[in-house]
Amino acid sequence: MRIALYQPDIPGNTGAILRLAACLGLTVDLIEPAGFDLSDRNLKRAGMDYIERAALQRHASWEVFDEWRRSEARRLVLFTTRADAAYTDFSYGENDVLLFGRESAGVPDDVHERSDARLLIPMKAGARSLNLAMSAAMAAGEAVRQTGWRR
Ligand SMILES: C[S@@+](CC[C@H](N)C(=O)[O-])C[C@H]1O[C@@H](n2cnc3c(N)ncnc32)[C@H](O)[C@@H]1O
Repeated sequence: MRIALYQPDIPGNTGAILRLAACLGLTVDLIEPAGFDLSDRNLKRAGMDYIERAALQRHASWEVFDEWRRSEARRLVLFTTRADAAYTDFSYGENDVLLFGRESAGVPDDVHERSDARLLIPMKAGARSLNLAMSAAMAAGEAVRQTGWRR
């Protein structure tokens, strides 16, 4: 199970997700370009020493990432406010990559279409979206609950 971030903008969110992944035993795929450098102090502040413990794989572009995950036969599960299917109704697998869009714009249409599944974290009517790190925590929590906690 992996968490992929599509061109994230806000270093504090990526730091919090690296900490989450280190605690849950997940790998993070960072799809570049990101809107910050990995040495950013806000990323380090949010991720703390967990950043050194986190398994991080960087991909130079969406195309490079998508080719890699296809070569590994990994299912791509996109979290998006443009989906209808609730994330709690989905059956997760060990090989899945949970993909999250950038804070400012989500993912482009072609990434949306090339994903194997598109899932929504249901919200109250009128709410636009959750914070990226919050949505990653909710999604990873459900996926790990189904596939088993790693201790
Ligand atoms: C701040 S949101 C992006 C908002 C962006 N303006 C948009 O329209 O997609 C950042 C990412 O968090 C995830 N996300 C946030 N709320 C979500 C929800 N309710 N259901 C599924 N994913 C969500 C998605 O991956 C989204 O691309």
